[in-house]
Amino acid sequence: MEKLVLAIDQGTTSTRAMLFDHDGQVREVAQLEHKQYFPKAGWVEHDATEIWKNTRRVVAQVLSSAEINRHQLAGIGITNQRETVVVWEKGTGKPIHHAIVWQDVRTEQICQELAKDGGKERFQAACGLPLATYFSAPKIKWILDHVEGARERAEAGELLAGTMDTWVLWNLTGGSDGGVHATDVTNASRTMLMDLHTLKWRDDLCEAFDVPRQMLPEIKPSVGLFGHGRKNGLLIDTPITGILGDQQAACFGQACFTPGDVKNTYGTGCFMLLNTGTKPAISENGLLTTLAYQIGDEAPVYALEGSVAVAGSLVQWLRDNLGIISSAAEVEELAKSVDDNGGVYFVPAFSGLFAPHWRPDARGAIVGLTRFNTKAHLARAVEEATAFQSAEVLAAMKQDAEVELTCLQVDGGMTRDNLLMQFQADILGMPVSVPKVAETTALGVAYAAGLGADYWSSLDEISNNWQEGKTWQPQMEREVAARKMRLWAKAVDRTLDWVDEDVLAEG
Ligand SMILES: Nc1ncnc2c1ncn2[C@@H]1O[C@H](COP(=O)(O)OP(=O)(O)O)[C@@H](O)[C@H]1O
Ligand SMILES: O=P(O)(O)OC[C@H](O)CO
Repeated sequence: MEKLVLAIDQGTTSTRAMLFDHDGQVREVAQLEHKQYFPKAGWVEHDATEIWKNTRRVVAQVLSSAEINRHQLAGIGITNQRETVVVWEKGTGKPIHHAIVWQDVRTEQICQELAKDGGKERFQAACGLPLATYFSAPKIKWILDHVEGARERAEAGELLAGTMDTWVLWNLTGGSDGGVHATDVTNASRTMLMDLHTLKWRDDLCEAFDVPRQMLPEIKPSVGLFGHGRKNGLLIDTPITGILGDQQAACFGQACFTPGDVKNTYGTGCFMLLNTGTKPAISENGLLTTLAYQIGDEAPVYALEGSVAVAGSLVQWLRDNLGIISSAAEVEELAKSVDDNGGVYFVPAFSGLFAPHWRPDARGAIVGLTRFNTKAHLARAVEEATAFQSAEVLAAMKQDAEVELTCLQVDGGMTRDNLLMQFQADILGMPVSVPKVAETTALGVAYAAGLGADYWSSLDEISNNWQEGKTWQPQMEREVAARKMRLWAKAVDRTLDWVDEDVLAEG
């Protein structure tokens, strides 16, 4: 009987279940979107209960479409949108608040208060991250501060907290009937609460963020046994043997196992990771230090990361908020209808600016407009924004570390966009290459789970599965690319210092 690996990919906009075979080929996919809640400007929430329901449905759907049952699963991997947090009742499994999503900026004041004593780099040596609304700890603090009685209940051990991997794992393994409350090192490294070196929760960080230690999950290596499917569930007794945050999973799926390997994923946001080996490197250029993976009790592998908050979500914004296009794929057609951006630059600082700037006071701006411009120029500026932001991150990476790249490995939903990928190659002056299986996030965690279940025996075996798909060669003259980057930098400058007391007073 042929065995397969099941990957559950709990992303920002949807939850997917995918089955992979031993060659790393996709056998079946099922996907469901969940609702995005925007209760106030800058706030983004998900209903964790809806997400768990969707998870169950996509798993059932994928097994039924493939006509297999749990006995054919070698193992299960979970990958997830990172940083997003949910706090729930241990006894009932009910969340006490909507999950607060990584893009949400409501914790700006919490971060500013904490930064008064030592600046936003205050905790960076301990946890690898600057103080920013992006990460989980300020979000947990916000929930405990704002939901009545929550802090007392958390201290009494009645509430559990977790990122989405933890939420899915706990439910998958039994929920209030003894679900496993655990996470992996990559997800824990996004909370601001884990020590970068010991890979344990730090009491001083928990105290700084007022997060009771007892509500946090156990931190485990990314590859290894986390638990088994719940009794009375579809996946009864099936081992969950791998967990990775989604960007780390993409890195694993791209077989970035050697120090110096880099990948860039173009999804809702854009995330570039550089494998830096078994020692954490601290950035001086606005990059995050994060865990890339840990296999069993082997030494952990670290990465430097450049996180860009808004990439594909800007395309969605054109579609949903402006109605200029009716599907994401249409952005390319519209952008192609003009030769260039007509002088328009669009800096999508919707959640402030992440890497390499880390400017929460920035807000989005479209600059360079004249009466000549049309919606096609806007579409082009939307496409180009993602490429410019990725180029800034790569430049920061090159300043921080010896990166000898001859080609950028890419993946994610936006890599379907030829115009964007060509422009990316042009701006970087470097080929850009997508693998044959572009679903590297799900594939990566399938590999992790498969390693944990002895389905694959080594990283070499996984690397051998990697196959090049399509490559875009740079065509733009270098001085043209440099000029465009200078104009982009000028546009970024225009977005800074926007959020002040007046803006806050307007709500
Ligand atoms: N053909 C396309 N051209 C441009 N953007 C696209 C295209 N298809 C999808 N996208 C964008 O890519 C994102 C989805 O990519 P995906 O990797 O599935 O993201 P995530 O895992 O973050 O949900 C969406 O934000 C969408 O707007
Ligand atoms: O779900 P994605 O693909 O948008 O990824 C979100 C990131 O993990 C946020 O850090």
